[in-house]
Amino acid sequence: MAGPPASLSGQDVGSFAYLTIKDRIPQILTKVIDTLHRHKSEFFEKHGEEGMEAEKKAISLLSKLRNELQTDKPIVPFVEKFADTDIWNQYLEYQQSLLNESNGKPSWFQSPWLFVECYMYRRIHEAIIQSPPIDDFDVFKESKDQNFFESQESVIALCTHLQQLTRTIDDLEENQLKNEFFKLLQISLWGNKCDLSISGGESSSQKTDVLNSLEDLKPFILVNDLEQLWSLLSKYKKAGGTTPLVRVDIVLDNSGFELVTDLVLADFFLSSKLATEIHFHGKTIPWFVSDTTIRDFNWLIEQVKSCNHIWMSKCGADWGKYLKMGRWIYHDHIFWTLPHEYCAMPQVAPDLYAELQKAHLILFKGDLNYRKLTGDRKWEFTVPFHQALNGFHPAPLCSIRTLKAEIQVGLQPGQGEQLTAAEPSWLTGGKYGVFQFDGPL
Ligand SMILES: O=P(O)(O)OC[C@H]1O[C@](O)(CO)[C@@H](O)[C@@H]1O
Ligand SMILES: [Mn+2]
Repeated sequence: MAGPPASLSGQDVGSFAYLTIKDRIPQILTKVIDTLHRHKSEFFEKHGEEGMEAEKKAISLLSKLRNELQTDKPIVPFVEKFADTDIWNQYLEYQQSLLNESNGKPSWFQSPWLFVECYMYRRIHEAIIQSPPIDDFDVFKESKDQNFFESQESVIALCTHLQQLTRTIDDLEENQLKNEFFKLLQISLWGNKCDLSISGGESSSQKTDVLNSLEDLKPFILVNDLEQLWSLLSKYKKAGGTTPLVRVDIVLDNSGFELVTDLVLADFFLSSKLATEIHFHGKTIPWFVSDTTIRDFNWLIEQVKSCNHIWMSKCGADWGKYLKMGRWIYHDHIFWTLPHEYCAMPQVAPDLYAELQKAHLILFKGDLNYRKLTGDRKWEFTVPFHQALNGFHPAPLCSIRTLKAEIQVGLQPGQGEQLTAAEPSWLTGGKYGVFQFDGPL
């Protein structure tokens, strides 16, 4: 049998991968440098001269990185010792070995896009950890927080909806409950439009009322496996306690508004008794601009809790309690910020794979997770999702993703071609979305 297809790459001039490496990534790097500049006086107040020196050092490392990228230099190994340095450098050697026949060196435009894009964020982190005492500065924190504040009205609407729903949840008929479940899943899907890396780090908050737009957005869901999710979870609920622990894992994506939609969904899982335990998975380092770290997760819950709005603060208080009681559990693992596709998880991170195997359902949020699930490869649009997962089946899983990269599988024959003819940017504009399920029911 033929192996999986080639990786998306900057080699394909004019592709989204190419344009990302050429334009979007340097733009993000420039923004990071600017952010450090703007915090100069803060570093001085906190650390004196040493803080100023550290800022200079980080900026010079980042400027060097931008130059390497823009002149398509070879990818160089990491030097600073960190938890994942050896794995990263081994992966770099592996990429080198793939090129050995042609005697080339992996470079920015010649290597797989997934690899170089992850590498760029890891190099930003290296520049920061090499610059103590500002080595725990999150260069993206400001924009993540801004995204949350700018979405305030939508957050209030969502929290109010959730609180009204949970007050009467036990009286709902099965069909009504299913309807509400589907609504919150769709909100979590469209919440994924708001990532900050696709917009080159520019603000991309939620300003419209998603709750009232769900019907209008339905035609843009290209694969809709929501029924499978319902069958799977309602089966446990109907069995009435024969499966006393029902665990749902959410592999988080972006902080800000998207994280609120995920927490609202996670709250609903518990209140509806469709699940008894929610496990969140976040990033250990700042990643793809807007991804959630433990600091973002705690910060956001604290913000929701201390807000001057009765239903919003009630949500925050409930979420704090879930965490205290262990009904919500937050995990992070270095694997999520490695460049590997997920089918490599059993070898690279067997502990994480074993953890995911305990779930009854795993939700993977966002575009980058989709790229890693499918290996970021040039699959035909009609290839089944199961096949593109390439052996990654820890538990029943579902990708909840708006399309922001030139990859999509599991479509009907002709569907992709029709979309291409009607709307050339359908794969990358974040306008379309999928709920794509894999696993036994
Ligand atoms: O936050 P998400 O949905 O994973 O998206 C991150 C985005 O960054 C990109 O890699 C572009 O830089 C897109 O391919 C991807 O959609
Ligand atoms: Mn993201």
